[in-house]
Amino acid sequence: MTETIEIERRGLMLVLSSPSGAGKTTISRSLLAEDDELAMSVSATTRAPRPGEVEGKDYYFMEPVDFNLLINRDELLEHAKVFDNYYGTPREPVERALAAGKDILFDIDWQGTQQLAQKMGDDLVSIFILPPSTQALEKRLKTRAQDSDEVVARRMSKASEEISHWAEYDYVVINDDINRCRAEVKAILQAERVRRTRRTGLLTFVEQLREGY
Ligand SMILES: Nc1ncnc2c1ncn2[C@@H]1O[C@H](COP(=O)(O)OP(=O)(O)OP(=O)(O)O)[C@@H](O)[C@H]1O
Ligand SMILES: Nc1nc2c(ncn2[C@@H]2O[C@H](COP(=O)(O)O)[C@@H](O)[C@H]2O)c(=O)[nH]1
Repeated sequence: MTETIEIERRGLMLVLSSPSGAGKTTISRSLLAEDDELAMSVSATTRAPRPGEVEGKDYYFMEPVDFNLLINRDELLEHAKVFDNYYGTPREPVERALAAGKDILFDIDWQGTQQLAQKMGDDLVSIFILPPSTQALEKRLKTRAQDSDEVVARRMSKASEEISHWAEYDYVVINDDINRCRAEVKAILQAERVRRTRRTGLLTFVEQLREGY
C-alpha cells in the first residue's frame, strides 16, 4: 500500500469577487460542500435578510449601530459600504481557522479585497468572476428573484464599476458554464495549496529525504 505523505502548510485565504449576480454564492456553496479543509468567512452586514437566508450561516445581520461597534472595537478585518449597506469580515473566526490550518473562503467586494491584500499579503489568493455578458448578468439577478426591481437596477448600474477592478486580482474566471467555472476555481485552490512558500513542512521533509530517510 502507498503511504500518503502530508506536508504541513499554512492556511490560505481565497477571495471571490464579482459584480452582483455573477455567481460567487453558487460557486462558494458548491466548493464548501465537497471540501472539508475549506471554511466560509461569514460576514456581518446591515442589509436586511433575503428570504431563506439564515443568521450566522449566510450573514450576521445587524443594525448600523452594532456594526459601528464592531468597527470601533477593531473586530473587523475589513469593511466597506456596498450598494447602500455596510458589510465586514469578523476578524476572530478567520484568525482561528487559519491557526487551525484551514483555508478560508471570502465572498467580498473589491474594496474589502484591497484591504485584505494590504494586511494579509501572500496568504491571500484572489479570483475575479466575470459573467459571460451584461445581459446574462441581468437575467441572473432577475431569475434569482430575491431583490426588488429597484435593487436589481441599482446593482446593474454598479456592475461596470465593479468589473473595472478585474486586473487587481490574481486570477480571472468567466462563469458561463457553472461546472467549468467551479472546476477552474477548484484547480486554482489545489495549485495554491501546494505552492512551495505555503508548505511549512517541506524543509524538514526534504532534509530527511537527503539524509536517506
Ligand atoms: N453559470 C451560471 N449559469 C446560469 N445561472 C447561474 C450561473 N451561475 C450562477 N447562476 C445563477 O445566478 C444567480 C446569481 O448567482 P449568485 O447568487 O451565486 O451570485 P453572487 O455573485 O453571489 O451575487 P451577489 O453578489 O448579489 O451576492 C443565482 O440564481 C444562480 O443560481
Ligand atoms: N467588503 C465586503 N464586501 C462584502 C462582504 N460580504 C459581502 N460583500 C459583498 O457585498 C456585495 C453584496 O452582497 P449581497 O449578499 O448583498 O448580494 C457582494 O459583492 C458581496 O461580495 C464583506 O464582508 N466585505
